[in-house]
Amino acid sequence: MSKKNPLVGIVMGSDSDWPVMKACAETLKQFGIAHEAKVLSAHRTPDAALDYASSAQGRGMKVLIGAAGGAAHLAGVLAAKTELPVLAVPMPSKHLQGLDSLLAMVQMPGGIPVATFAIGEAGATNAALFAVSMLALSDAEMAKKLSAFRTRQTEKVLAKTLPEV
Ligand SMILES: Nc1c(C(=O)O)ncn1[C@@H]1O[C@H](COP(=O)(O)O)[C@@H](O)[C@H]1O
Repeated sequence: MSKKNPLVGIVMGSDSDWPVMKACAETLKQFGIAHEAKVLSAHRTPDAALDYASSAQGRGMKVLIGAAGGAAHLAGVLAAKTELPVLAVPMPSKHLQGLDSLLAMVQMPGGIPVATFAIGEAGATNAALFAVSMLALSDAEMAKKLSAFRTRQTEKVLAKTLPEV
């Protein structure tokens, strides 16, 4: 059986980002969304990063998710070369705990937007859930899966109990 063409491309600046970005791929998998994950860097592999972004729409992709740490230019550079929505996930960094990544991603110049999420795993998961929401706009099955996920989440939280003091 041939693999479905990816609808979502997860691109990260280094394989050292994968332990965090795994949560993004796992969430997309949970919703049955065809996706691919790649290491590409605006700094270390600029030509390949630009080619990836400029060919993504032609390959049938709907959303790109860019993750990077430190001087986190990757998502912005992808956005410069595609009209697809680009979601940005700031990676926790060694010296500044990801604040550098967050600021590098969120302060895009007017005209080339990226949607920036929280630093780390929560951001990785939420970027995937946001991609699910976008796909659900034109996919009734996906919308049902998203509703079911929200219901399960609500039930889990409401079932929580705290220890007596
Ligand atoms: N910020 C970027 C870009 C980019 O923005 O294109 N490429 C790599 N990096 C980041 O450098 C950090 C350290 O990378 P290494 O662990 O490979 O030294 C990673 O978090 C990566 O995303």
